[in-house]
Amino acid sequence: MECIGARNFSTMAVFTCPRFKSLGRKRIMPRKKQPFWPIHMKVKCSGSDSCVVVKEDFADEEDYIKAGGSELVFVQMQQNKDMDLQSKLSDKLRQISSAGQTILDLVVIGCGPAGLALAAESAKLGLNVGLVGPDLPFTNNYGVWEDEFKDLGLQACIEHVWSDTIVYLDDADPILIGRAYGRVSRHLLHEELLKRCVEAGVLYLNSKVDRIVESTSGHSLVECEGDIVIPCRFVTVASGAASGKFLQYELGGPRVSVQTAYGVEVEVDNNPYDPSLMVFMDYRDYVRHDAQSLEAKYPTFLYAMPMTKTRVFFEETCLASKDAMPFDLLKKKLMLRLNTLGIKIKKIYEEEWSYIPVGGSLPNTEQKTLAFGAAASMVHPATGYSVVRSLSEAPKCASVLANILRQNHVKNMITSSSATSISTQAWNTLWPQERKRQRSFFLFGLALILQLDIEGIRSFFRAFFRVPKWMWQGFLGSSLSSADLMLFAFYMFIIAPNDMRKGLIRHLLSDPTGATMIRTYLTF
Ligand SMILES: CC(C)=CCC/C(C)=C/C=C/C(C)=C/C=C/C(C)=C/C=C/C=C(C)/C=C/C=C(C)/C=C/C=C(\C)CCC=C(C)C
Repeated sequence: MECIGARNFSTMAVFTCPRFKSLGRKRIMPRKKQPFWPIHMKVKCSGSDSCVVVKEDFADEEDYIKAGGSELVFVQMQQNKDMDLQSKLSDKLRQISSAGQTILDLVVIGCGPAGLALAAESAKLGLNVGLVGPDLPFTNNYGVWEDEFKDLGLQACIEHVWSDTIVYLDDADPILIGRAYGRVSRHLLHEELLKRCVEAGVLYLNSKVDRIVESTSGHSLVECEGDIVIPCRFVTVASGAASGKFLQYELGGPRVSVQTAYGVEVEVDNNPYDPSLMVFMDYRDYVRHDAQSLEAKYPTFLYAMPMTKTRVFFEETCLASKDAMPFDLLKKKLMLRLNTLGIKIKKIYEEEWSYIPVGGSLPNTEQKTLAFGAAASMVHPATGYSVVRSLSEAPKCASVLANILRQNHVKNMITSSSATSISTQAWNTLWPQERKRQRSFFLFGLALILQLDIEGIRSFFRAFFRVPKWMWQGFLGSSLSSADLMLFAFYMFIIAPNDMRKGLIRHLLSDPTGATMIRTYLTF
């Protein structure tokens, strides 16, 4: 084995070996406490982009370590077993193919939050929905603004709430944000979304999709491993940013940048953070003597969730960089920071590696296959957040699909030209011109952030959090209209110090994302 990589299905990332040699994920759950069956998987990578997952079962962690396991092992728990009750798609398909009849309305590829939410919402509206993807648990520790998650009816999935959130930019006054933040229980969220799928009658197939092809009758054929072929009217790819194989993206768009983070949930002594406050960003200087070299290329901040005075989730985060910040450097920065703060780690509960592509092109909206979630470029380019947007847009997207299918529905018959035109209608709902304008603004903001050094970032966020609360909240939640975003830009300009003002204008006039934004704003 040359090196190790891992495919992390729910962070939308494919880790490839040359850069991420030390990547791994380790999460051990006691069998009794969790409704999961632990399965330990070795992920071997031959040095190319394609990683081979070798599954090996061990009785427990000790057994696995004896067998030569290391931190390079990727541990997965297989979901118990709600979806298995629903795993009738292949059986049904066999019946269907022998009877030569039923064609599903929609097949959703991908079992992350976006895929599950879209499948459930579409089935609720009476569509005949199939869901295909590996049956894996969620692995991310999602953080959300409590009010946004409440609005989605998902409050019960939040395992910890902080009544306020704090930002430290330097040693002077910290900024209290005045908004409650929550940590989502990845297990509860997964179970809730699975439950919604089951209740709505989503048919599930635990498999990997090889290809999507168009049949001569205008239907799509989803070809899965094991020679299973699922005919359907619509296919939506929701398998994260690594879905390129099934989708085409616009040519000539901005380069993809990357948000990277390394986190640990730990038991500590000397935690200086108040357990009632979530630390959204701590950009303070932590290694006063040695900061330059590390900070110059990758300014990072600490994101901290103090669960109690002694149990804390710390995550060193690089908001965005052109090239991914190496994970060993992130880890080193985190350890240096904790050390400087006098925090002593007594026990590590779990570690997290997060790699989120941000920015990049939109999907080509003329293709017949649809996309949703990160696959549809729905990750906020300037923050890396996506889960709330996917969950909140799932009902709208489902209702558009249902309406289009109802209007065009002639049972089991669809022509290829009508198939393409109904996909265009669906794409236009997902990416109307207004959304494209907002995104062009976010891409402009992302390009700006990429240019800033640590001092620039501090003064930028000082201005950002001084704009009216509805503006920065709306900016982070993707809920400002394109006109509101212009107002927000002028507001930032007015309150910014002079050198930042100059920087904003220079960026607007010289960066290609400035010209693209102006062009997109002027297109109706
Ligand atoms: C696991 C997972 C999933 C994950 C993990 C990772 C993490 C931890 C993450 C975190 C993150 C965070 C915290 C984030 C945050 C973010 C933020 C806050 C952001 C913000 C941003 C902002 C911006 C971009 C802004 C922008 C602005 C602008 C662009 C402005 C402009 C202005 C102008 C141009 C002016 C004009 C005027 C005249 C012409 C007069």
